[in-house]
Amino acid sequence: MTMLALNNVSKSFGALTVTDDASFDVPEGQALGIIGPNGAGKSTLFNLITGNLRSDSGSICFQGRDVTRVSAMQRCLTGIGRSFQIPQPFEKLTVFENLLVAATHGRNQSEPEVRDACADVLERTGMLRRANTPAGQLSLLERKRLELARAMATAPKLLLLDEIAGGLTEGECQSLIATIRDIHTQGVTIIWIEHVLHALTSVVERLLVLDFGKVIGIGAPDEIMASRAVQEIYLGIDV
Ligand SMILES: Nc1ncnc2c1ncn2[C@@H]1O[C@H](COP(=O)(O)OP(=O)(O)OP(=O)(O)O)[C@@H](O)[C@H]1O
Repeated sequence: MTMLALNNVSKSFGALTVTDDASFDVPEGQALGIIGPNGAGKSTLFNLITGNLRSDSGSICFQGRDVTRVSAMQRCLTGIGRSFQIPQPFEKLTVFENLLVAATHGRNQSEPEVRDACADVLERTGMLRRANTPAGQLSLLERKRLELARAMATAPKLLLLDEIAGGLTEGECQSLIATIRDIHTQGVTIIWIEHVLHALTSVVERLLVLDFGKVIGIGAPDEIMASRAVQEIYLGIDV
């Protein structure tokens, strides 16, 4: 089954076309990586998928249903979860309380109904021992894990990760990769924007390249990384 399908989606901010006739599918259970230079339109693409932005034209289907005009809240309730490039947890709330907020709003359920699920998410994201720590006291890696956990607390079928590995040391990055790989292995479909390429290619089955809002390649990671388009445009190498 196709989890997500974009058909000829475009978005402009004034004269600047940031998403240019984008079309691609993500099958259920797949992990797709998105790469591209700064300003290529990667986060905008996420905002269009989540409903934080409305497209100017084209359609977006989630599990076979056209969600192009559906609100961000409704898209979250139907199973599209995301992390943000800059984590903004409730700093004074504990890790567990942050998850309760995400889960009650993201699932439209009461606190008692989501408590067990939140405890499960703490475990799956490696944050169990930090459950009672205020978010403002976490290390960078733990903030990234909390961002992942807040997205997971909404029970996503499709998880969008926006540069979640940025700024981590190599060891921290490897431990986060292991967590994301586990989540993927447990059946969550993932789209992951990342500049840390080795992190991406160690998890995803397909890579999509964006440049000036256009999808200029999609395919197996080794084919995409070896392609002329990526070497010229993304890596800036003359070939
Ligand atoms: N709300 C907005 N209004 C006007 N321009 C915007 C808006 N959001 C994004 N842009 C512009 O759209 C372009 C694409 O931005 P976007 O954040 O999607 O790129 P990106 O590929 O995610 O970049 P990065 O890798 O640096 O995070 C940029 O030129 C940006 O300045």
